[in-house]
Amino acid sequence: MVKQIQFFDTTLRDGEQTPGVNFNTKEKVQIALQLEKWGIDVIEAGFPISSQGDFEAVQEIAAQIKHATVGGLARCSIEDIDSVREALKEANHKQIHVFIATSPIHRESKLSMTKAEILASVKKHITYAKQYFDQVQFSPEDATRTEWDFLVEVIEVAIKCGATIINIPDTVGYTNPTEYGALFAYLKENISAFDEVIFSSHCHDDLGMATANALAAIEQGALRVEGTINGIGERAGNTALEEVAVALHIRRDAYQAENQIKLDETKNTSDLVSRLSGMPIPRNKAIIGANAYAHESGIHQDGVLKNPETYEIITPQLVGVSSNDLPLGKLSGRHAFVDRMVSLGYDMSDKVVVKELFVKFKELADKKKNISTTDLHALIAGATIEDQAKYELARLQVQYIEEGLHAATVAVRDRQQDNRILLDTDTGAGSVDAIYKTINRMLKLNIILHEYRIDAITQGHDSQAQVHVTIQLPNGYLSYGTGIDFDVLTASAKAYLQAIN
Ligand SMILES: CC(=O)SCCNC(=O)CCNC(=O)[C@H](O)C(C)(C)COP(=O)(O)OP(=O)(O)OC[C@H]1O[C@@H](n2cnc3c(N)ncnc32)[C@H](O)[C@@H]1OP(=O)(O)O
Ligand SMILES: CC(C)C(=O)C(=O)O
Ligand SMILES: [Mg+2]
Repeated sequence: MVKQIQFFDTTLRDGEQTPGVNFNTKEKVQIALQLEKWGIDVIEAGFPISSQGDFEAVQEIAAQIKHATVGGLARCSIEDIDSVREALKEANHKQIHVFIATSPIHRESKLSMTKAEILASVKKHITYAKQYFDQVQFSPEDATRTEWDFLVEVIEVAIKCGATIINIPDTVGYTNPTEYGALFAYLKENISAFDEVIFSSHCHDDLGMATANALAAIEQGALRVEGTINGIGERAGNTALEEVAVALHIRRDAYQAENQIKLDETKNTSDLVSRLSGMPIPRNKAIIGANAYAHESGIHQDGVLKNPETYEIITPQLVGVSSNDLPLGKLSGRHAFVDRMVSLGYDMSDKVVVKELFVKFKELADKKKNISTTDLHALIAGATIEDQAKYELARLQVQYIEEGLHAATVAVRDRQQDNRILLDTDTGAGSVDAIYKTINRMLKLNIILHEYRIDAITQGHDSQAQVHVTIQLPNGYLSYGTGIDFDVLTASAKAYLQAIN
């Protein structure tokens, strides 16, 4: 049977517990409105007792959100519950979330309470909350480190006093999918009212299992999943809700679970939270990382060009990413290279040209991390320049002598003389001057340099340089040359030789 899963977002409460993250009210409202657009069922807007600012943010969200349920967190404390009541006054749909820790370590070290005192506190505070809220959520904090029989006892008291939603927090990210699934199965087996309330999962990512644990809970009867956008939250963060939403969609064969999330708003939602939280998304993050729909290796690119499903289980458009990406790098293959060059408007029908260009591309990719479109244009420009060359630079060495004096040794291949190597050396006032004087001497030319200009044609520390020169030949004609290389001096020599050619 297909079940309906509710999505509960706590980006504004547990997400804001991320060290260094602090949303103001305007930002919280902006996120809440986007969450509503994403199709969220419940927004935990904050912990109103924690500060006046949080109280006001919850109040504002309650006033602005129309369809989703808005919730606030409260300890087992009358003041906390009253604060949530007050903050949620204007909400169309509301719920309160009351929690208390139940594990031995929290009972003894943090709360200094016995089991009996915990049970009495749950009874008192859930009963009180129920007077004001139809929807009362109860969380036994640190449930996964709590004795299972005591957990059943606490939950039964909460349900008896009016709790309608029981959340099972893996507060410290301690459990694993097998164990968390087994815990839900145990609760189903041992709590007679299990099907009369909604059980919910709330996981943390300390051991990197938050999403897997949430999915295990859904398999074992959880009808609500709690988490945050981009998985932000206390310590290693919470279950990333976008991961659960997409996993439920892509593996609906396995989970048989529906939900209201509008997946094509996922990227927008994630981008907004990343921007306002100041938490950049790692490139390899599942679902929304920049590399999630990028393929750089040749065999994968070839497969994706033939049929994207060879290497993509999620279409980028599903989550609101415009397209996949086939970035070119040193591991790319000929198919992707040709595909990109054709998309840039180059004729790649000549197999010999493609072969030569691809060799040059690999040489370039070995030196550069990212090959940009400009690099590819430069590759074609470089190849065109070299094709027309009579004189081709074979080797270049420049040495600093003293007080600005440089010595250059230049080897030039004469392509019209059986590739004979011409070799010469000279000095100049600066490295470029030394190179140009050496070439003049070698080719017995009297050339005047009119203009010399350098442009960085690609970006980053490994950018290529493009040197333009204008020279005046002995017959008075002006000639222009362009040279492209990672090394400015090599580009300078190439430009000069091209002008001579
Ligand atoms: C697992 C979670 O994510 S729980 C939510 C955690 N989030 C936050 O703590 C963020 C907001 N918190 C705050 O602003 C503050 O901690 C406040 C306003 C809630 C409380 O501040 P203070 O009164 O200064 O107390 P402080 O934070 O130092 O200590 C917490 C107190 O609450 C008690 N407490 C903790 N959880 C609960 C609970 N669920 N029910 C009742 N009391 C609780 C502690 O035992 C401690 O009580 P004590 O003062 O008698 O020792
Ligand atoms: C307040 C509770 C649900 C919580 O965030 C946790 O236990 O992680
Ligand atoms: Mg939490």
